[in-house]
Amino acid sequence: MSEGLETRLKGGGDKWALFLDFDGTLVDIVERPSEVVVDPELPEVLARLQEKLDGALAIISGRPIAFLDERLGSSRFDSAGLHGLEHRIGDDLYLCQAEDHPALRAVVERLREIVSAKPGLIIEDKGCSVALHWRLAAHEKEFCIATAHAALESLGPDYRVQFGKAVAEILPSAAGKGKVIESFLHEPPYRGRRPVFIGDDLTDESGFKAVNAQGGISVRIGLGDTVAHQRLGTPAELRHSLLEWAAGGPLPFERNI
Ligand SMILES: O=P(O)(O)OC[C@H]1O[C@H](O[C@H]2O[C@H](CO)[C@@H](O)[C@H](O)[C@H]2O)[C@H](O)[C@@H](O)[C@@H]1O
Repeated sequence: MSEGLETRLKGGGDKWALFLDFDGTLVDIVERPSEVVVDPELPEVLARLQEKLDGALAIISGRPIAFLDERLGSSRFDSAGLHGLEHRIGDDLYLCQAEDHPALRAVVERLREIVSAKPGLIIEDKGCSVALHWRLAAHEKEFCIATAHAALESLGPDYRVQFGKAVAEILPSAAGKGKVIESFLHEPPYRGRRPVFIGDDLTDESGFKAVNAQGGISVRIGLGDTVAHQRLGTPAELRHSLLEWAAGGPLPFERNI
């Protein structure tokens, strides 16, 4: 048994830290990144859970923190954005600066030119990373994968490609959800709590590994190979479970770890 797990099982084991992915987990997947819709009840449910967990609730997303704030309203939840390149715990905010990534900026411009001749492909420029989406042009999947790998060659080892749902994203190699969840767990109010991480995608797998190693609970939404220990069918099911938990119900996930 790991030291972390042993400590948590001996004391304070019922204190949870909740980490939630955004796209495909809290909100349904839609055709275009800009069209994502937040259920009107969700921010209030998250705020109630945040209170119940003494503040230990964070959104762990590939989106920029500014986007999460805009969609989730004024609550300003603790967050990790851009797969962990940005973070905010309380008033402690670190944002990634696009101007620190000049080589990537050049790649974004090249990708825009390439994609302008390919209807249906979408470039999502997130400043310190760029995503190439093919959800509206599934036949271009192989082209997008090859294009992302070619772009990576010009950037070198400081960057990597992260695949997701109908998307290839080029981002700094240092980014990773597992690492950022581990770093949150060293800080109050997360320190000493057992982590729960809920996600749906390849980018969430490192987060599942991190919470598994801490004796936490990992939940994957939907199908697909995963190291998560539990599954839920859809974001709507998750929202319902979170609503019940916030309303005073028990932890909605099995504790069979
Ligand atoms: O870490 P997440 O919060 O899950 O974000 C992962 C990526 O999600 C978004 O793309 C995905 O959702 C889009 C909207 O439903 C969908 O159109 C796209 O096909 C999916 O890949 C987002 O656009 C990316 O920036 C995030 O990295």
